[in-house]
Amino acid sequence: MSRTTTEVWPPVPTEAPQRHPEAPAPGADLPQHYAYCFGCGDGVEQGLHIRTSACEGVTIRSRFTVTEAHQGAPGLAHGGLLACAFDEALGAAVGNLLRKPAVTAKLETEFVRPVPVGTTLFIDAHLDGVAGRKVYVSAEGRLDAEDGTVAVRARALFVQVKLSHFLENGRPEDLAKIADNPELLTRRSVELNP
Ligand SMILES: CCCCCCCCCCCC(=O)SCCNC(=O)CCNC(=O)[C@H](O)C(C)(C)COP(=O)(O)OP(=O)(O)OC[C@H]1O[C@@H](n2cnc3c(N)ncnc32)[C@H](O)[C@@H]1OP(=O)(O)O
Repeated sequence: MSRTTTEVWPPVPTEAPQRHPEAPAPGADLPQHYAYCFGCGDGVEQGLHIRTSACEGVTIRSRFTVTEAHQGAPGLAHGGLLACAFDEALGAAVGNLLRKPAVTAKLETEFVRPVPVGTTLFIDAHLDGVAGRKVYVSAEGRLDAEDGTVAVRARALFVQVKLSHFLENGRPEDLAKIADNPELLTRRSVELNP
């Protein structure tokens, strides 16, 4: 069986994504979006602590260093955590460049090379197309350098949602913590009603 993904991507006709005029400037470091996010939050000791910056156009770059807490096989990153890292990077591209809240509807990962503990993955995520509320986005993760060997590829469908998605579905005690301490969320505003 061929390892090459052959399906057309995006799988439906799309419009070119438009970088929001108030999207972070190219080169800007992006803040964690939520202190208790497993992907980027400083409040999660064994989390991924992904750091992301904006690039030109509709691309962002994330960096994720694999620690002992992220192992699957001895000394190697767990594939599920790598998928989490890509979910975070892809979501950050959607949220920061389009500035509309969205959630992952579908996520595909392709694991090309093992990723040892201690590796820093350089993940470039790119918006590929928009069709109504649907946003198609893809990413590549390279070993230890911007031009390193590709180890993981991913692509995803995100669906834009209203703020009520989070308010109606989130655990009440966690929403209450946000109400008590809004600093837990990034203060960068997004347009909340697609
Ligand atoms: C600064 C900020 C930084 C922000 C930085 C943020 C980084 C966060 C990164 C982590 C992100 C996450 O993990 S988010 C958490 C994981 N994801 C979730 O919990 C989502 C759970 N799923 C849902 O809540 C729902 O299924 C939704 C919202 C995705 C869709 O439900 P809906 O709103 O009722 O809409 P629905 O009509 O079903 O779907 C809308 C369109 O999408 C299509 N669609 C929906 N799901 C799929 C699918 N799996 N595969 C194909 N297509 C799909 C439908 O066919 C439809 O197409 P058409 O008829 O329009 O053609």
